[in-house]
Amino acid sequence: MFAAAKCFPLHKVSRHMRNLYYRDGGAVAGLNYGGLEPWYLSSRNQTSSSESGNKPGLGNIPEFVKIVEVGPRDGLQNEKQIVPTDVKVRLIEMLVSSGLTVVEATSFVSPKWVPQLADAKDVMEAIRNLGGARFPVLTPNLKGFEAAVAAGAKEVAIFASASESFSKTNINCSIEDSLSRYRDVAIAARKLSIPVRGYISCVVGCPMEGAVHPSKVAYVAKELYDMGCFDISLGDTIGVGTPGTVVPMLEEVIDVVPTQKLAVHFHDTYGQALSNILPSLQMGISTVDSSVSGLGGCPYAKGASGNVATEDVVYMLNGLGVKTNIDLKKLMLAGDFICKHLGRSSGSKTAVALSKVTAHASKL
Ligand SMILES: CC(C)(COP(=O)([O-])OP(=O)([O-])OC[C@H]1O[C@@H](n2cnc3c(N)ncnc32)[C@H](O)[C@@H]1OP(=O)([O-])[O-])[C@@H](O)C(=O)NCCC(=O)NCCSC(=O)C[C@@](C)(O)CC(=O)[O-]
Repeated sequence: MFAAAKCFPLHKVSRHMRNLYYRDGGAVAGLNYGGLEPWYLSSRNQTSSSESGNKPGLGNIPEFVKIVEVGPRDGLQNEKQIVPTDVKVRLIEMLVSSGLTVVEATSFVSPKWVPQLADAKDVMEAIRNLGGARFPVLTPNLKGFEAAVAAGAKEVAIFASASESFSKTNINCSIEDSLSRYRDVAIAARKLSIPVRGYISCVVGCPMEGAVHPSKVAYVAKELYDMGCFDISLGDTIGVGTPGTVVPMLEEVIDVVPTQKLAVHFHDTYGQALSNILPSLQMGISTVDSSVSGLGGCPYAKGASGNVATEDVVYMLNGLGVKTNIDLKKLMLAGDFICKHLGRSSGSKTAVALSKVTAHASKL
C-alpha cells in the first residue's frame, strides 16, 4: 500500500485504490476532509507488524511517547505581535482536546525580557478549571516561582544552559549562578510538592560559542537531576544538531542521568529535528517536546527557527506504531487556528501535506 502511494499520483489512483487509502469518516469542522479520513491520520492501520518494542531494523523504541507541547510558551514567546490572551487560551484548549496531556502554558519571566508572555497570570487564571492535562510554566527564579504558584501553577520548569554565553544572554547570569537560583526554586517547589522540570539549552551548539562539548551538558544535567527535576529536557536551541552530534551528547548525559528522566527538545532550523528524535527514541528516551505547527524560536537565540512541529512528530510516531494518544486531526485544527491568527502558513510539513491531500480528495 505504501509503495503504491509512492508510484501513483493521487489523482490517478482508481476508486478501488482510494478506498484502500481512505476509511469512511466524518468531515472535521474547519478542515475539509471531504467526508474521508486518510488512513495515515491514525496509527490504527499502520503496517508495522508489532505495536511496540523491538522493530526489525529500528532496534528498541518505546511503546509510548509522551509529547510535551510547548507551542503556547516556546512557540509564541518570540512573536512580535502580542497574541491576545483569549487566543492563547483557546489554543491551549484545542491542544488539550487533541489528547495532549502536557501543554506548557506560559512563562513567569520578566515582561521586559519577554513581553509576549506578560499575561501569564491571566492565562493561568483562564485555564484554572481546564482538566485533562498538566500545564507547566517556566520560572527563572524565586520571584517567578512565587508568582506562578499564586496564579495556580501546579508544575514549573527551570531553564539552564550548557553554554556560558547563552546563559548570560538568556537569563542574565552565569551557569553557576543560575544553578544556585534554581536550587532555591527546587527547594521551594519540594515544600509545596510541585514537580520541577529542568531544561538545558544549547546542548550541541550555541549561537555565540559554536559547538558545545557533551561534558558541559552532562554536568548541568546531573546538577538538575540532583536538584530533583523529574524530567530534564535537552534543548538544541538553535537546531544545529545532527545525529552525529546528538548521539554522543546523549551518550554522555545517559552516563549520569537515568534515560527515563530525559526528554529531547529539537528546533528544526536545519531540518534535522526528526532525524534527531529517531535515534533519541532508539536510545530509550520517551519524552519529546514539540510545538504545534512548528511555531517557535528563542528571543535570545538569533536565527533559531521553530521547534519541531507536533504534527510531524505524531505522524512519524504513528508510522512507527508508537502510541501517543493524540488525535492528529484535532491537533491540525489547533495548528490551523493559531496559524490563521498569526496570518501565516503552518511550519508542519505533515499539516501542509494532509491539507493538500484532503482538499484534493474532497474534489474527487
Ligand atoms: C531571569 C530574568 C528575570 C533576570 O533578569 P534581570 O534583569 O537580571 O533581573 P533582576 O533580578 O535584576 O530584576 C530586574 C527586574 O526584573 C524583575 N523580575 C525579576 N524576575 C522576574 C520574574 N520572574 N518575573 C517578573 N519580573 C521579574 C525584577 O523585579 C526587576 O524589576 P524592576 O525592579 O526593574 O521593576 C530575565 O533575564 C528573564 O526574565 N529572562 C527570561 C528569558 C526567557 O524567557 N527566555 C526564553 C525562555 S528559555 C528558552 O526558550 C529555551 C528553552 C527552554 O525553550 C529550551 C531550548 O530550546 O533551548
